[in-house]
This record gives sequence, structure tokens and C-alpha cells, in this order.
Amino acid sequence: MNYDRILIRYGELSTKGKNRKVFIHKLKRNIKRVLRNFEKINIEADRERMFILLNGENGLEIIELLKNVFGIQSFSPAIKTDKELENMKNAALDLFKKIHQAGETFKITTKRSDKTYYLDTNEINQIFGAHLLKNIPELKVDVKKPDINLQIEIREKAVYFSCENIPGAGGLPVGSSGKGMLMLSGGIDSPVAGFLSMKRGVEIEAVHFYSPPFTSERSKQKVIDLTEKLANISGAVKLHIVPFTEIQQLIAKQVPENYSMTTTRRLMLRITDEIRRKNDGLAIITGESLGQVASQTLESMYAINDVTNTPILRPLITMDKSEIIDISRAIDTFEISNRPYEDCCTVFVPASPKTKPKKEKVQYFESYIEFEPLISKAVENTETIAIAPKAAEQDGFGDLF
Ligand SMILES: Nc1ncnc2c1ncn2[C@@H]1O[C@H](COP(=O)(O)OP(=O)(O)OP(=O)(O)O)[C@@H](O)[C@H]1O
Repeated sequence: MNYDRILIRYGELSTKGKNRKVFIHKLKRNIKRVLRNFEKINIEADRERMFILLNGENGLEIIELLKNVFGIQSFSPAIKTDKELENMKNAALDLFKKIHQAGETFKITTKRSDKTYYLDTNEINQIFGAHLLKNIPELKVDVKKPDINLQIEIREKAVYFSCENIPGAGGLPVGSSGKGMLMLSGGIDSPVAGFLSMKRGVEIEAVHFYSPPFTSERSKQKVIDLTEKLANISGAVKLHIVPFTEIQQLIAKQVPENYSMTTTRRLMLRITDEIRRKNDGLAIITGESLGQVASQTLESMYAINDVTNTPILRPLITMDKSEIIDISRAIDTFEISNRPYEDCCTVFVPASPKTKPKKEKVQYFESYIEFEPLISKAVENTETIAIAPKAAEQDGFGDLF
């Protein structure tokens, strides 16, 4: 590698005023975690930029890993010099000689965040352009489509040279937007909803409802594996596994069949909300997408949502199934979600659930049933496990963003 550091641009973070400190702290922590196997690196951060000093570590491998960290707008392998013009010219020429190949064209783009610097951007472009042209025979300028764009960034304390801008994953650092409880089924959608919430900085804890003996250990393992995939991206994720059999049996017995699905969802939401409260979460996340199935019509959501005022994030709400599948493939959850094991909802699913349930009706049916003790019992008997990222595995999400 011809560079000794990687310069990271925060993008959206820079606009976040007072919260910036928190965001930078979380981003640094997340990058440290992703690069934990590179023992020699140092990470430095200021208000505008973060720098990873490579200290001999493999820059190309680090670049691949950085593409999967939320909160990075773009990054560039770079070298640093002081602000002495002669030193800058030597450094630029050295770098350029290493990367330039015969016949390649170039241009220079200068960014001057130190407005007090005695040369303006045009002057710097001209000085460095002339210096390179003088020292490299047959070099040609092409300002529209250059093969190499030498970027010079004049900052307060130093100058950085780079030739490549690599797009980051965007979004906000995981953990900078608070915590949400992800309702995680074994299906395709909810892991994707968790992933997209992470992209906006939400730290997630997963909540899964299972109904033994109607659902098997293998379906539980499926959810553990899905959680592990999410943990590979965000760091360890807590998974709350809620025993739901008793409640589902009671619903099947007491609620008219066409309303049983609506009540089931309402109870899942009530229990998730209670787990959220106990764990200081601020929101609930689901994999719902408008109109996809009976429980996901607006009428259904209205009747189900009635049990809580907690914000419910539905990152997939406007997405088509094919778009959701594309993301699930990119984050490597698709194959796991497709394993054919039963979910508690599929076991108890009514033949024809109401697609337009009435809130008042479902409230009326439920008014005859004492759910509270069963809700408390389910919360009490919830098993919580911390799922760590798989040590040897570092999942990426390709070129999704
Ligand atoms: N067993 C469960 N445990 C936890 N959450 C669940 C469970 N079943 C459903 N959910 C939540 O309710 C949402 C809607 O579920 P539903 O089965 O109607 O839709 P889906 O499109 O099949 O979703 P998914 O693909 O995530 O299973 C899910 O995305 C998930 O957030």
C-alpha cells in the first residue's frame, strides 16, 4: 500500500451540532470493534475527520471492512505532510510516481478547510499541477475524466494527499440513536428491518416468540443464527426468547378464529413493550410491509397498534418483497430465513384471518379474558441470551449502499 493512513469523512454526522461528540465516540468504538484483529492500528478523531494510522497493517483488508460500518460517508487512503510547500510538493510527487502508469491523465482537486492558508485553492491546483507536469514526462491533464484525481486537503494542522474516494455505508453509527426492540420472527423481513434500523444508528435487542412443543429447537436455533448475523454487523445483540404457548392456546380457545391473529399480534406487542420498558428501549421495530399479508393492512395495524404508544419503527413499510429479498441476500440472512422450520404464528394461523379487523371488536373479545397474569408470566420466563459476533466471521453487505 502506498499510503500510511485512511482518512474518514463523517458526512451526515458533521451536521448534527451538539450530538457530534457522541456520534464520533460511537463511530470510533464501532470501527475499533470491526478492526479488532489489526493490533497495530491507531485511530485519531477530530470534529471533521477520523484517521486510521495503519502502522504497517494491511490497508486493503481494512478498506473492505470499513465499507460495512454505518456512519461513514466516504473514506480515502491518504498520506500526511506538514504545511511547508516544498515538503508538500515532494510528498505529492512521491505518491504520484508510485501510482501513476504511463498514459494516465490527471487533475488536482484542492479542499482548503484552513481558510487562513496563504495560498487559495486555484493557486494550489496550479502549483501542484505544474510540479507534476514538470517532473513526469508525457503526463497530461484531463479535468473532466481524469484517470487520477489527486486530492489535496489543507487542514488546520496538516495536509493530506489522496487519490481515491471510496463510498461508505452512510447512515449513523450504531448506538447513536438509542435502543429499539426488534420483533424477530424466523422470516425474511424482520432481520432486514433490524439491519435498516441499525443503519440509522439504532442499537437493537431482539425479541422472539416461540411456542414449544409446536415450534421446535431448530426454529429457535434459526432465530439465534439470524441474530448472530446482525451481531456480525453491529456487535453483540441481546436476544429475548419469550415462551408464548399458553397465551396462544388461550387465544385459540377464547377469541373468535377470524380475530385470533389480531389478538395474537396485540399480545406480542404488549409483551415486547414490557421487555422494552425493562431494558430501557425507546422503540419497537417490526418487519411489516404495507399490504403484504392480512396482519399488515392499515386497518390491521391500526387495531394492533392500539395497545401501545411506544414508537413503532417499520423500516420496510413501503418496500416490495423483491427489494427486501435483495437486502436479505446482501446481509446473508436469506438462506437462514428460508430454512423450513415452523414459526409460532404459522402453527396457530387461522384459516381466514380478518384483513380489516375493528379495534372495538377486538377490544370487546379481549375484555372477557384475563391476559395480565399470563403476560407477566411470559415476561418473567423470558430467556435472554447475549449473541456475540462470530469471531472468525466478518459479514459485509457488499455494494448495497
Ligand atoms: N414469532 C415472532 N416473534 C417475534 N416477532 C414476530 C414473530 N412473528 C411475527 N413477528 C413480527 O411481526 C412482523 C409481521 O409478521 P408476519 O408474520 O405478519 O409478517 P412477515 O412478512 O412474514 O414477517 P417476517 O418475514 O419478519 O416473518 C414480523 O416482521 C415481526 O417483526
